[in-house]
Amino acid sequence: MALAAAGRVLLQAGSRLGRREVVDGARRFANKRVEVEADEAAGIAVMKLKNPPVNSLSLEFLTEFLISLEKLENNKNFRGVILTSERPGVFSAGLDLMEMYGRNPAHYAEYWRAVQELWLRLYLSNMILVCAINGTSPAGGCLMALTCDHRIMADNPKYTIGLNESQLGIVAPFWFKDNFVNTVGYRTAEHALQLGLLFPPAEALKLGIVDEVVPEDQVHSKAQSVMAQWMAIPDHSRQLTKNMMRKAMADNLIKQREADIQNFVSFISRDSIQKSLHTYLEKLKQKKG
Ligand SMILES: CC/C=C\CC/C=C/CC(=O)SCCNC(=O)CCNC(=O)[C@H](O)C(C)(C)COP(=O)(O)OP(=O)(O)OC[C@H]1O[C@@H](n2cnc3c(N)ncnc32)[C@H](O)[C@@H]1OP(=O)(O)O
Repeated sequence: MALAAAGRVLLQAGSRLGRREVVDGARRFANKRVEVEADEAAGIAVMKLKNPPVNSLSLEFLTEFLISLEKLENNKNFRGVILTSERPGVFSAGLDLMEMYGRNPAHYAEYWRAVQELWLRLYLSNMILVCAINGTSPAGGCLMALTCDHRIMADNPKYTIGLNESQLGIVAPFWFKDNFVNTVGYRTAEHALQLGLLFPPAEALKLGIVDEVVPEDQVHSKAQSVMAQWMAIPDHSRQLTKNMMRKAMADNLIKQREADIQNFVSFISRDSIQKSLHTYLEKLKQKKG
């Protein structure tokens, strides 16, 4: 119910957004921060994250992304979505640090609700989600990938993926942790989460964070062929199985959603946490100079 109501609000906002055109038989919805190439005849859409410079998951990005996803979910012709970055090199830098730094509690609450919504919508999607990870993908970027049914990563040792929250002086919330534990197992997760480890493709493959590593120029063709394989499975049996595997974990967040928001707001508002974020942001700046 809560998801449906949130979706209606997003769709109303969405009707004011977006530009459409037809390219090579595929419809393209181009919002500012998300580009969707939607091939209705094939039943597949490619969603490209396009929030320069590093595809951080800002509130505006989350809103546009959720609107685009909702449009696809509402059209029964679409059965599969490939998630990727419009900027090869960075899949997503994760949650937008500027949404969590120097803002007021009402903003933190609004932001966290949108982050929860992103996870719930992707994790519970009835569509087949294939992630074409064509760049680095820390923290929230990794979480987005973890919601997908199949993950393919570009074989470039410069790219890393994982949940590095600990290194920022913040803590991955329980539902990030649960999604990670269900993917890599308890001991690996315990170790990686405490150290905030980021893994290059070969190691991510060994741990099961990604399902395949392929040469960089083959990520998209591989995503298409994997999608074809998943599309051959009858939707009803695949969807019921997905729901059976995922519902309990999603319900766990749904029933504690408000408490999770309050917890985030009080955690992120602490002076010590704001100081840690400040230090981390300074480090990012210094890296440049
Ligand atoms: C109770 C629960 C409490 C809390 C839970 C909160 C959970 C949070 C989960 C998260 O997702 S936290 C975010 C974690 N993300 C990161 O640690 C990534 C940080 N970024 C990088 O490591 C690098 O930027 C990159 C490897 C992704 C890309 O490197 P490069 O291409 O060299 O770009 P720059 O580093 O020069 O960055 C350009 C520009 O973008 C800013 N920026 C980078 N990441 C973020 C971000 N996540 N949010 C906002 N802004 C970001 C960076 O500061 C630069 O800004 P300038 O103004 O200096 O241009």
